[in-house]
Amino acid sequence: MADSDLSLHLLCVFFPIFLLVFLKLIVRPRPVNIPIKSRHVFITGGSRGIGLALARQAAAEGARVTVLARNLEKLEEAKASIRLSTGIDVGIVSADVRDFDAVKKAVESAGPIDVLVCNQGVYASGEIENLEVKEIKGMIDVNLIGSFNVVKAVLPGMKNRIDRKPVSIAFMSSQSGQQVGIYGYSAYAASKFGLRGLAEALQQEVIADDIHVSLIFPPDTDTPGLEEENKRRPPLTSIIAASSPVMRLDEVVKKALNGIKSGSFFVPCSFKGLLLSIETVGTSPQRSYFMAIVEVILTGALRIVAMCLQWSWYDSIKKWHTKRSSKFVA
Ligand SMILES: NC(=O)C1=CN([C@@H]2O[C@H](COP(=O)(O)OP(=O)(O)OC[C@H]3O[C@@H](n4cnc5c(N)ncnc54)[C@H](OP(=O)(O)O)[C@@H]3O)[C@@H](O)[C@H]2O)C=CC1
Ligand SMILES: CCCCCCCCCCCCCCCC(=O)[C@@H](N)CO
Repeated sequence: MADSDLSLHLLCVFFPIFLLVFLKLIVRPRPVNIPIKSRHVFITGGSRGIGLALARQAAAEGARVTVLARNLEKLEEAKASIRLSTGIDVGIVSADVRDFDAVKKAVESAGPIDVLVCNQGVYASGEIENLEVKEIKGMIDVNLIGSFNVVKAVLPGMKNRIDRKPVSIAFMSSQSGQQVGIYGYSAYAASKFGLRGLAEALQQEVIADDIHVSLIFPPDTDTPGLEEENKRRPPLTSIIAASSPVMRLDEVVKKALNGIKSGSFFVPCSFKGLLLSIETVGTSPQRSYFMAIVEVILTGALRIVAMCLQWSWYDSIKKWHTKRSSKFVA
């Protein structure tokens, strides 16, 4: 065999091994497992939808659960429904996440927290000119500033916790928060993009306290909130969002809770969500060296897939406007 062939063969054999060993050495933070059995799981927005389903599943897995929302009656109903399905009593606290003092009081009344899920969220889709300023402000205030309020209220207790087991802070983002700008989701995506910046900075600030951060990215999920949103959603938003099929609530909850327990920073909920997570990974933390290899190898090719998606989305927009005979420049 010629020398050049031999060196090519050696490269093909040893490069992947070198890459695997190198990535195993450099992935940070290190992998971690977050136990939830007999630990306190605090879920905001837990009176319905994803939050309620998450609370039910965590309770069924032996966690002590507290749910926070504004409407006390809905919270009581949520408590009753969890007791009916699991026989377990969860704690309920009423507060508006936009009110830091109310959140602080609610967190103090709930006691030390081991797993925080900032799940609350409001969303109104529509072209910017059709969104009210108060709706835009509301999404930023509830989804982003509200999460800052909850984290600020919970963090001191987490840092001074007695049992030094690993704890978690998770944010319920969205696929539209994964650097995917979508027609009609300008304000909503801005609020969810903000969660990524918060989560990445927070992870560096709290890793020394064995606190681990997760960002959960569901696609459209079958909840009362989605039902409400669909009543006014622009058709183009539905066309583009349909690139990632609607998921069942229980599937999203299973992926979300497993992601939190495994300390994953990105928690995609579907295969397309996994592809999106790889394509948009940027400089986000990756604890799994296997996923790090996948990211290194696939990101380039997935960029082509993303550009094909963009092509199809702009083609849909063009067709939509052409049908309405307005001028269109792509
Ligand atoms: N459903 C979907 O298609 C998707 C949802 N998501 C995200 O998942 C999360 C949950 O969504 P979903 O279950 O559909 O939402 P729902 O509208 O079904 O429930 C929202 C929950 O948040 C609470 N909430 C709303 N505003 C506030 C506030 N200001 N302070 C405290 N609690 C509040 C609500 O209770 P109350 O009104 O009583 O306060 C309720 O418990 C959101 O962050 C959403 O962005 C992400 C991707 C897809
Ligand atoms: C490179 C590979 C890409 C793979 C496909 C990516 C498709 C992206 C579609 C984004 C869908 C956004 C749904 C938002 C759901 C939501 O948050 C609302 N229901 C409000 O809660």
